[in-house]
Amino acid sequence: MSQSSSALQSVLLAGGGTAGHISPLLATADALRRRHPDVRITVLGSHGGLEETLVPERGYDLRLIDKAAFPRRPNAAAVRFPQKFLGARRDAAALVQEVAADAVVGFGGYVSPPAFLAARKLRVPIVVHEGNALPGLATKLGSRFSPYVATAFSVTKLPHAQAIGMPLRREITRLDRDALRPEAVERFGLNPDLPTVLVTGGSSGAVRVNEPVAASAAAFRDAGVQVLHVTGVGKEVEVPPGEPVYIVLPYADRMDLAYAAADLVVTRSGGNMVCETSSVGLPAVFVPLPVGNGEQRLNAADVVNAGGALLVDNDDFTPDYIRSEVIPLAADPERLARMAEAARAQGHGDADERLVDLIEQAVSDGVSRH
Ligand SMILES: CC(=O)N[C@H]1[C@@H](OP(=O)(O)OP(=O)(O)OC[C@H]2O[C@@H](n3ccc(=O)[nH]c3=O)[C@H](O)[C@@H]2O)O[C@H](CO)[C@@H](O)[C@@H]1O
Repeated sequence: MSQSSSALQSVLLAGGGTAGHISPLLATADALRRRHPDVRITVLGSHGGLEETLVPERGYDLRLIDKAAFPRRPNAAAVRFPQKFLGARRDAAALVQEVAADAVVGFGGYVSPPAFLAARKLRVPIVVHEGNALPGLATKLGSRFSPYVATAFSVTKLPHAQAIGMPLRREITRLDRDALRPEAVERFGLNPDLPTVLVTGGSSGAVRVNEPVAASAAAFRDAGVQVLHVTGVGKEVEVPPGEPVYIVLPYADRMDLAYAAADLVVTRSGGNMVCETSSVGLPAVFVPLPVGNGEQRLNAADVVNAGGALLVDNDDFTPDYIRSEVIPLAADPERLARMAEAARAQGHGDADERLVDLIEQAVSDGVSRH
């Protein structure tokens, strides 16, 4: 089967999990919709993931299948896995046929392996995007079936990988921080004349990041630095009132405004946080999540090596570190400006468009290239 890109009529996007896992999928859906206004876009997710709310909110059709998590140790769930996985593959194949998908694009997570296997069986072109420096099982599988493999980071080792960056939402890639700053300062109740540190643990927050920052409130105030602390829902911190302000928010619906207000970001190094701070040209202090396969440390490696960010281990992220490294940096506009420039040079604002290019190429080549 060979089609031209103008014949793109239906695309199935597979992925899900946290907000960070769904974000590149939604940015890709938006870019597909801009270029092909009539294309049918269907998102395949699994029950219990944040896709259940985030995908319909953005106006895309969502289909859910049961999670079939690959067993990492022999237990009762491992015994049930083959049956669950076969069921997921059958459901994914039925959906690929129902929507007559021209391509299946997988972003990782539980739903991508059944979607990749269904597409392979039905001879539908597969496109893979890996948003972490170390690839997960799903994208490793997908890259065995397809030459159309894109990654957010240049260090990622997958067959056929092309580093295109992370598809980011347009509010981020088109963000003019200077223009939006007055609105951001007013919205969060900040002082327009003081440096601002934005603190976030990623989409779910991180207690281990929150606690030492909250414990350093007095040191921030003494240095004339204000803090916009996005803690994660249910992870709010108590900070006594005082000047300069220390704003505590459970969640930022408008990260574009939060970035516009900030001069420095302290955050976990999830794939999106790294790519977003680079894209908007903000220096960062990354505190990688020390679990999983260590991907968060590697996610930050390029921008840290380029001089756009600092990296500190979870165990070393203490009030002492904040007093000796973070606060002096936040109060040093020249150093922040140099780091901001180095960070911006690492950003890829067009990854959404480049992934759509790759989807078009896969559809136009057909499965004969697989
Ligand atoms: C614990 C966990 O599983 N972490 C993973 C998860 O992180 P997580 O879901 O935290 O995702 P990221 O750190 O990559 O990105 C966070 C996303 O949430 C947005 N945001 C954040 C806070 C807020 O208040 N409002 C808001 O909108 C940010 O703009 C960004 O788009 O997915 C990442 C991308 O695959 C992985 O690298 C992380 O290892």
